[in-house]
Amino acid sequence: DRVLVNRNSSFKKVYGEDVWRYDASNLDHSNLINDAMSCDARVVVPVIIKGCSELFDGVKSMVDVDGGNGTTLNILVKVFSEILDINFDLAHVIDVAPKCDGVEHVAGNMFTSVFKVAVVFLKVYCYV
Ligand SMILES: C[S@@+](CC[C@H](N)C(=O)[O-])C[C@H]1O[C@@H](n2cnc3c(N)ncnc32)[C@H](O)[C@@H]1O
Repeated sequence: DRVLVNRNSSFKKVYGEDVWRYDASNLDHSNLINDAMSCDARVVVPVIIKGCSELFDGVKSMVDVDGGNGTTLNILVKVFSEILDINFDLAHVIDVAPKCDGVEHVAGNMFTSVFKVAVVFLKVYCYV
C-alpha cells in the first residue's frame, strides 16, 4: 500500500534513488545482483530451451533487453548458434560483463533505445 500511495519503492525511500541508479556507483551491489540473476538464468533458461525451443525457430537476430551480464544469451547461443545475439544493459553492467563468442554486449537505456532486431527477449525486469 505504501508504494502505491507514495509512488516510490522502499529501496528509494532508504537510499534516495532506485536500485539501478544506486548500482551505477555501488558496483559491489551491482555485482551481487548480477550474480544472483545469473544463478536464476542457469536454472530458467535450460527449462525454456527444453520446453519451448520452437520459439527460436527461424530467428536470425535477438536482443536480450536488460540482459544483465549476458548469462541468458551465453546459454542460448550454445544451442541456437545461428542467432545473432545482443546483450543489452546499462553501462556499468555491460562494462564488466564477461565476453562470449556469438554475443555482442551493448550498453544503453532501454527506455530510450530502438532495437533493429527480429526478437526482443525480456526476462525479469523490476522497478525497485
Ligand atoms: C532483475 S535484473 C534481470 C537480469 C536478466 N534479465 C535476468 O533475468 O537474468 C534487471 C536488469 O535490468 C537492468 N536495467 C535496469 N534499468 C535498465 C534500463 N533503463 N535499461 C537497460 N537495462 C536496465 C539492470 O542493470 C539489471 O541488469
